[in-house]
Amino acid sequence: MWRPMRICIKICNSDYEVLVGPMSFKGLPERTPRRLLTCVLTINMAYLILLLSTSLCWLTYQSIYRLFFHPLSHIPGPRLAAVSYIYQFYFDVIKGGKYIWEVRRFHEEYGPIIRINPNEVHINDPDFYQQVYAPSSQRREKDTEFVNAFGLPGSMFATVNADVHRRRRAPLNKFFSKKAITDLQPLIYEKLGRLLFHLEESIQSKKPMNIDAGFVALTADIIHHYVYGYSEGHLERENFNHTARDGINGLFRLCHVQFFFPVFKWLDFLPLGIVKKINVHAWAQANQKQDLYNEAVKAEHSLNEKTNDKSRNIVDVLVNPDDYGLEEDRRLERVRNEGMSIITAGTETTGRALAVATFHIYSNPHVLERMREELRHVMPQTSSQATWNQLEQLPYLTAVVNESMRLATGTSGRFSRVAPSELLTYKKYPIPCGTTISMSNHLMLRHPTVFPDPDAFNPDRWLKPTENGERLDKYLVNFSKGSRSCLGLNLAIAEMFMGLASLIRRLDLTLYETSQESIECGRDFGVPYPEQGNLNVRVIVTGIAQD
Ligand code: HEM
Repeated sequence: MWRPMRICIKICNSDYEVLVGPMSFKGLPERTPRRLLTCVLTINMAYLILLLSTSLCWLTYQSIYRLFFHPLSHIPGPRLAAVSYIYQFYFDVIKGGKYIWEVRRFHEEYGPIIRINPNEVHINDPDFYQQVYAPSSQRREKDTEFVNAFGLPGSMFATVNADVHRRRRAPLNKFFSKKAITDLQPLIYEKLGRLLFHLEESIQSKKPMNIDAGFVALTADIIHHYVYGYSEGHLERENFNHTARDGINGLFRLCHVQFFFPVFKWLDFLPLGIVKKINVHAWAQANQKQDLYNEAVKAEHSLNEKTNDKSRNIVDVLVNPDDYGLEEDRRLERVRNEGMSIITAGTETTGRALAVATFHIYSNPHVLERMREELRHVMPQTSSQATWNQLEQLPYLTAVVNESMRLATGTSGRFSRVAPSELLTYKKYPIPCGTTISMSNHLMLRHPTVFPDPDAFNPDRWLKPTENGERLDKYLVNFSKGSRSCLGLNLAIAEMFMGLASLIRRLDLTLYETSQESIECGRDFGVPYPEQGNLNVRVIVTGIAQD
């Protein structure tokens, strides 16, 4: 028969006494010192030992299996990463979005193919990108745990199965074709006009402006209008309503926590007031979801009123049985999540790329001057508007757009793929069907063999062919490649060309309290974040550029 064990511990300069053992309250000492907290654990020690030893056996068995018998046991990499998620958890959750740098370090140590957790292979070779991110002729699916981390189930982005994904994406493709986006130019210019107007307004006051918030307000107002038929007017609000980004930032900031503990999806079912008390990021996200759910309900109610194709917005298509024949695709939660995924993807990414471009262009006067010289041919006055097509013909502007998108990256996360029925082979390493394979866009776009001096802003690199006569365009993978690549590519590119051309031709500005660190990727939360806080590019608008 055991006696209760008395263990004394010191926490924060206070003494605590813990009694452990198979005891009843009867067995407690009669007198306990006042400052001592007596905690009674009535756990049967035998059960505890049994539990611990079973767990230990299980862990040992699992580690041995993962190291020596798992289908990925031949892939190089650190052993701890092969047997557990500890590395990933520590660097992404505890340290906050830092696993990307460990992965880069592992590549330096173990080579271009590594196993970064028990079930995921990571490759760092730009020439293998198109095999992983392959066209629809080679079936590519997604990793369930990865897509769950973004909390938008049912959206095409989060759809694992390739056939279901194709079915959900097909009706939307026509909205994002080159022709459709060319037709959208009046809307883009109208919103751009609002942005430039407010920037110009600040010339008198010399008030510093958050131009990243301005660009995000621009892209948000455009995409919201395109999906729901009206914009939320972020451009018209104080400081471009930068707090509206809280929902999206919240969604990204939670992605690693969600990967390990996908509990946040349950927050959708709780009243908003309670969610706010639990987690403010989750609340901001839930709040936005609630608004978009109401939009889906409205679209469903007005289904029969919109018979003409021209009057239909994207949300009207999402609830329409002619476009989405299956009821499960028209469920309002799915429509809400699809809307949220398009709004999210269409807002931050392009807004950030425009802000990063502004930082580099205005920090490099020779780049600014060269752009203006070229732009004068198609925009003779500072207020002229050139078409997207005219702007795309300008080689230097194209080079600046490419270089800005390369350095802005877009998505820094490991947006993995799964080849369910194809055995891929990287060099001498076969990768079994069904493996989660990832490649980080951030590492691809800064790969020194393709982009020498990768951190430097150098638009000229896009003007010269490489040694074997190729242009670099095929390595510009910021929109990903293949069947699951970016739906909004044409919209993003049009916004980049039109936005930069209009700003550069029209306004003189200087950067204000904005350094390289404010825009560099320090942390990966699916999209790049600087080491501290959110991306932040501040400027003072000093005047109108000369004609
Ligand atoms: C510079 C701007 C942008 C960048 C760098 C970018 C990047 C990407 C990338 C890398 C993916 C693939 C994600 C994956 O592998 O799962 C993606 C998907 C997606 N993007 Fe973009 N994006 C941009 C702008 C936009 C815009 C303006 C829209 C507006 C519609 C948009 C909508 C989407 C959607 C809906 C998907 C999911 C597509 C699918 O799963 O089939 N993106 N984007």
